[in-house]
Amino acid sequence: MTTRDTEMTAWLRELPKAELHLHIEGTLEPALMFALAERNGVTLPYESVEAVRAAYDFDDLPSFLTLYYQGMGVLHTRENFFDLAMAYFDRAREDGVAHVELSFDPQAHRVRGVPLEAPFEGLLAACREAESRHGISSALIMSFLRDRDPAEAMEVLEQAAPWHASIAAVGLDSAERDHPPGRFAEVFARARAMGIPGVAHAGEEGPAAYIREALETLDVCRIDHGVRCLEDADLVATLRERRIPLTVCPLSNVKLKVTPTLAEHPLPALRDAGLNVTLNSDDPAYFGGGMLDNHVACHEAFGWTRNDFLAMTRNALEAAFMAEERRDVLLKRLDNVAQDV
Ligand SMILES: Nc1ncnc2[nH]cnc12
Ligand SMILES: [Zn+2]
Repeated sequence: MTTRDTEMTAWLRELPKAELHLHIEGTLEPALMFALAERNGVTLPYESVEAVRAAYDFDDLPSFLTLYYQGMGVLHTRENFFDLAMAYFDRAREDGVAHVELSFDPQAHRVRGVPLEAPFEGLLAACREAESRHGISSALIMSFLRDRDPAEAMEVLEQAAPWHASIAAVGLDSAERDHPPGRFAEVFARARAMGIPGVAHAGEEGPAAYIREALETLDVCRIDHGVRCLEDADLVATLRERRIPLTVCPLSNVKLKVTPTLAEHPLPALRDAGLNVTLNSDDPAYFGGGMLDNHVACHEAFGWTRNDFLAMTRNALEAAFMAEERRDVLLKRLDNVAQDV
């Protein structure tokens, strides 16, 4: 790494970044996985932290999801969710993250007999602690699993009534191929009627048509990933005209073989097409890097300058579910950083 690159890393750390696409269960580091397994009497199919890391060699999204759902099996209590989120917030603070939107998958816990109260109360307590300990603001996105029955998602939405005021948005994730978003139209409409907006993973492994379908049938305000939109010029025009934010996750896309290498990632093409791109980490414990690593990797792969990162950070702050006063504060911080460029 050259001196200039080290300087760039330090500068990227100072950027008041907003992480809009983060699965909190995907921040579970192997060491904490082992500690929680012991605490909860869960047997893991690994001998050591090194063995866990060695298993993180994925062929595609489904092969990752198998380990992701297995790993989160150590999470049982609200304290476990609190510990998980605080460990993430401590790392996010080191990366200079100012605002985080945490997605979580209540169905994946409910099927294991973990009540909704555990993730909701544990994560909300961690969000409050992150604000007071680190000055990091946050929001909660309750995601539905697209490879399960939409009726179950509807049931979870209704059961989450005690926490509706604490949910910034509902999301849609898990295995994308052959699981079109339209099946969840009623669930998203019900959430919208309660004043809860929607976001959805689309165009990660699935076709561009799923992105259009998510916009048209779920009326989502952001697309998670969306990288395959480039296969449909009309869709690109729609995304550009509506300034729909794409929460892109570069290191995730390489790890899950959405793209062979970062150098071949469509990120530069997405930006050249005038799209509203933001940078995010997705599942940092599994994909080898948090927000700062993703930014540094993009600097190295694409030669992006400070102005490029300022523009994408602005996109994220403008797309975030945050109070307007908080947005004003962070945009002002961004302007201060920009003045020195
Ligand atoms: N990258 C990803 N795509 C779809 N579902 C997920 N759940 C956690 N990470 C995911
Ligand atoms: Zn994701």
